[in-house]
Amino acid sequence: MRTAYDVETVRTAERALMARLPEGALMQRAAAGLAAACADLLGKVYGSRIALLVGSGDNGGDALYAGARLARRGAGVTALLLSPDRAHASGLAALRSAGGTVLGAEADASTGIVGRADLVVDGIVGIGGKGGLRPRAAQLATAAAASDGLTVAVDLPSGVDADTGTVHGEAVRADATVTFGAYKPGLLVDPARAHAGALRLIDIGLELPPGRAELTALQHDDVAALLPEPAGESDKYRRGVVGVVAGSARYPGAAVLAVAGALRGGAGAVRYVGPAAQAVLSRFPETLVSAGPPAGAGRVQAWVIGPGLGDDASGLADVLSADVPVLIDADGLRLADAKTVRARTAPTVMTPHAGEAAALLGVERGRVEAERLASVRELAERYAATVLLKGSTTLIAPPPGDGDSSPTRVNPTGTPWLATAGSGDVLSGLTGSLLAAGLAPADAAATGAYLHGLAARHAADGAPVSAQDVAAAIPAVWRDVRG
Ligand SMILES: NC(=O)C1=CN([C@@H]2O[C@H](COP(=O)(O)OP(=O)(O)OC[C@H]3O[C@@H](n4cnc5c(N)ncnc54)[C@H](OP(=O)(O)O)[C@@H]3O)[C@@H](O)[C@H]2O)[C@@H](O)CC1
Ligand SMILES: Nc1ncnc2c1ncn2[C@@H]1O[C@H](COP(=O)(O)OP(=O)(O)O)[C@@H](O)[C@H]1O
Ligand SMILES: [K+]
Repeated sequence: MRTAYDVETVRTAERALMARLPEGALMQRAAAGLAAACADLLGKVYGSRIALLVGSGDNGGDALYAGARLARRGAGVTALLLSPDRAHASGLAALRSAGGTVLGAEADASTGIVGRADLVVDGIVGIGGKGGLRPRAAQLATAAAASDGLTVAVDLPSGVDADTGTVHGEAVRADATVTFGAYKPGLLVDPARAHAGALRLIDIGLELPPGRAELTALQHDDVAALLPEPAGESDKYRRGVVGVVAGSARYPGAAVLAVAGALRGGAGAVRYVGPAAQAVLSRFPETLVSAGPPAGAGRVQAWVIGPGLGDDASGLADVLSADVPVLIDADGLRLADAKTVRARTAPTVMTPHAGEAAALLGVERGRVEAERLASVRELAERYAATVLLKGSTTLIAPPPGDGDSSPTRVNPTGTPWLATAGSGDVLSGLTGSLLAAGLAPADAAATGAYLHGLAARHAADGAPVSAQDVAAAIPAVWRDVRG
């Protein structure tokens, strides 16, 4: 499990550790890790040109000490100070005595040092940053973006919000971020995540209480432990039956794709209810189709409702009144009424993309994309449901009161190739199937997103994929995860 902590929790752990260590020890650990990461990226330190962008806080101090270490190994290191009179004094002294050069930030305009550097180290601000970068700092971020060299962010790319992943205006775009003690939510959530590049976590000895994690990301082992597995005494009903209410005369394909996902999600059988039975059966003869309303379809352990429904709300009341987990996607999100969803006793999972989430919240789509974490939590609270917000970062928020052990999850798999019509239908079927197989709502959503993202990577392998390809790749990645 990868965990991220908010700034307040990191600061508390930092204070506790600092009280037990000699002064400056933590910064030395951070700088040693940073210098080693820079050396790895450069390949050859001796003779390389390094520009340090140095703010007036400890983030700048880390950059200065790391710069001193690299200068001692033969790099040509120049520090550009944003506030020369407030820069970290002992860091500056260390850099100078290692042979580094120190200039004011304005010197970049005349010297072009940042543009010519092999490596730019962004020590402008870290977890002490507030709001958008100030103008001079923003100029350095722009210069770094135009540089031929690599950019490494110290702790966080300067200009991104550590706790929320929002980005106000100009922010550094790093090829890699070397972060200390713990991941911060902003490193895992877009739009900030896109600024961070490859992540490297340096252990500086901080002790962080697992129960205080702000965000978690399942890894292979965690997902492997959650995957349903039939036992000797299993039969198709004991494995769970998932019911799919999807498709319309206009969108029969959505039904086929949701069933395609459901058939690969571990349930023992898939029931289909809706007007696209012919299309579903001709592609998947193993589906149990039913002509009447959901209530007459026979028992299921979970329902999926919504993909391609259009305006047909006729099955919704049956599904929402069923005492089994329900996943609501696509058109179902628009048709379901918040009060009815809130009143449900069995779990509800909702899977909007940013546009659908924006419509539910009554805000612009851009706001959801800029504030994903706040948006998904707000929806989970409003609907008292587990909400999976899709997009470049997929987030899963549990309903309020779901226990402290259940922070928001961020999905670590996926690829932009997934942005293809119908791939969301596959995800809803897959996740519904995992619900029917008995996974808890947040586990089903996180496992569904994980397998779906991995299947897309596997199927794409650098080329376009269709939603069907994603569904077809699920068994292969399931095997991979099981190891
Ligand atoms: N946690 C840990 O365990 C460890 C933490 N360590 C390191 O300490 C870092 C935190 O250091 P920190 O607290 O000194 O704050 P930091 O990020 O340097 O920023 C403050 C400075 O930025 C400025 N500033 C603020 N906003 C700005 C803006 N928008 N645009 C421009 N400037 C802005 C602000 O200016 P002021 O408001 O004072 O005028 C102030 O000068 C942390 O990220 C990590 O690298 C490691 O060394 C060891 C272990
Ligand atoms: N930029 C992106 N990067 C990674 N994944 C994306 C991106 N955009 C969309 N996705 C993923 O693609 C899928 C699209 O689902 P959705 O928007 O519901 O499409 P549809 O309704 O056509 O099925 C979701 O799993 C979503 O997380
Ligand atoms: K930084």
